[in-house]
Amino acid sequence: MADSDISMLMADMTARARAAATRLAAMTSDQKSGALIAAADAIRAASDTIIAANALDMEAGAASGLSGAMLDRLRLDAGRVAAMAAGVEAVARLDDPVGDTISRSERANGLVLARVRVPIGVIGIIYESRPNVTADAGALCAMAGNAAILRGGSEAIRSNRAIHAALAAGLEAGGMPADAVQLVPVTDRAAVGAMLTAEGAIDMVVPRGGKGLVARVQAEARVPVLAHLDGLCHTYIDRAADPEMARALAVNAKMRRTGICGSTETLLIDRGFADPAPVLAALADAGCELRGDADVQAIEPRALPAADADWDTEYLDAILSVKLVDGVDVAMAHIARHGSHHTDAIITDDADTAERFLNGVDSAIVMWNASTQFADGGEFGLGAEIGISTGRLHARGPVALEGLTTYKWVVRGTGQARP
Ligand SMILES: NC(=O)C1=CN([C@@H]2O[C@H](COP(=O)(O)OP(=O)(O)OC[C@H]3O[C@@H](n4cnc5c(N)ncnc54)[C@H](OP(=O)(O)O)[C@@H]3O)[C@@H](O)[C@H]2O)C=CC1
Ligand SMILES: N[C@@H](CCC(=O)OP(=O)(O)O)C(=O)O
Repeated sequence: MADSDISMLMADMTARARAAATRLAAMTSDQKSGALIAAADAIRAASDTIIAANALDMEAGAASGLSGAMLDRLRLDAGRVAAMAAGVEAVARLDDPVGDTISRSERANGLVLARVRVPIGVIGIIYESRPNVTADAGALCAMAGNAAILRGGSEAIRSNRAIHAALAAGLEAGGMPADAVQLVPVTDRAAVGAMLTAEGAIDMVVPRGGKGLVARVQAEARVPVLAHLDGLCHTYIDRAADPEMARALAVNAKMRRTGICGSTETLLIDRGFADPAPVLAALADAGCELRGDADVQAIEPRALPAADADWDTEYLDAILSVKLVDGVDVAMAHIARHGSHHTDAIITDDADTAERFLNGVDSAIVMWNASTQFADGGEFGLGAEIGISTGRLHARGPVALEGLTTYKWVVRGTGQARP
């Protein structure tokens, strides 16, 4: 599509989204829930169509050489479509934050001040080729009273179109504006540029992806951004770690699902930790390629030499860089230099060291004696997630309904004039 046509398409979509957002903001919680339940039914009813569209994406993905992990992320079957519909229903059952009073105070002059949650407005989401995000993100935005413009990964375009068609039809049948959730129907990356620069037309953009997307966002974004970027996550095994816990968590943090953003990419091991060999052996036995320096190779002979670039690499695969460090402060300095502010964990039985790490590491999620793979809205009890916010504003970590709202001050007086 020509860039001028993309501009016109995006201008039309954003105008329709704004109109929908105005109507959504006035809907009650029950009305929004009802529409989402209708959307879940519509997704279930369209299961065969969605799976057929996905088969075409899978065929094209395999032909273009997508990795096994990428194909697994793209793949839908009856179970996954059913899970997607159930996810939309789960969002419908969440408590609606819109209208909640965050704080209330009364001034000496009698003015009563309240901060009340409101929708953000029009939210643009750019995400990877994972089709279930179309349903999750659309449902979360709508339940929080926002209109969504979704731009999924190009490899998933046919699946996304099919899911979106069902979702939008279901929402409309359930009484929500059809434009509450729109999908960018083309794969041209110019649409991403148009979203990033749509000041006034889009209120917030969520970029969910890796380095290529980061670079573009940094260069072009003029719309407020809630970054959901790469997960270069660390697990640090402290000298006071329980050896069995260290082994089990290191394997889980890397190998449970290697392709997700919460997977550990670098293992830091305190030189004072007595038992590193079983940890590294367990990882290698589980099929993980280890990369480390000579010290690491001396402990685990299957480890390959690490290059400088390894400390800055998000593998999203069964590969782990491993470094020996002199204590928690050096570990924290390494994370500050090489991490991506996503999720970092310490394994230790020493509560003081743990607190030092939890306070000192500046990431959206910091963990003590837990696997970084728990970085997930569902696992945090939020029902679903847009993703993991790695930015600093205004929500960090798993973003769900509350992260998709802002607030306004409501001031109630009895005729006060300012002296
Ligand atoms: N923090 C979080 O919540 C999450 C983070 N991630 C991160 O995403 C990455 C993995 O996904 P991956 O498939 O590599 O994601 P990509 O960054 O390649 O793709 C994500 C989206 O961004 C688009 N995109 C990428 N580069 C550009 C560009 N230069 N201009 C315009 N659009 C662009 C893609 O479009 P196109 O299809 O055209 O390439 C796609 O829609 C990992 O780094 C992972 O950590 C993943 C999920 C959640
Ligand atoms: N937070 C989700 C994973 C999100 C994610 O990383 O997605 P992807 O990069 O598409 O595999 C989970 O833990 O299942």
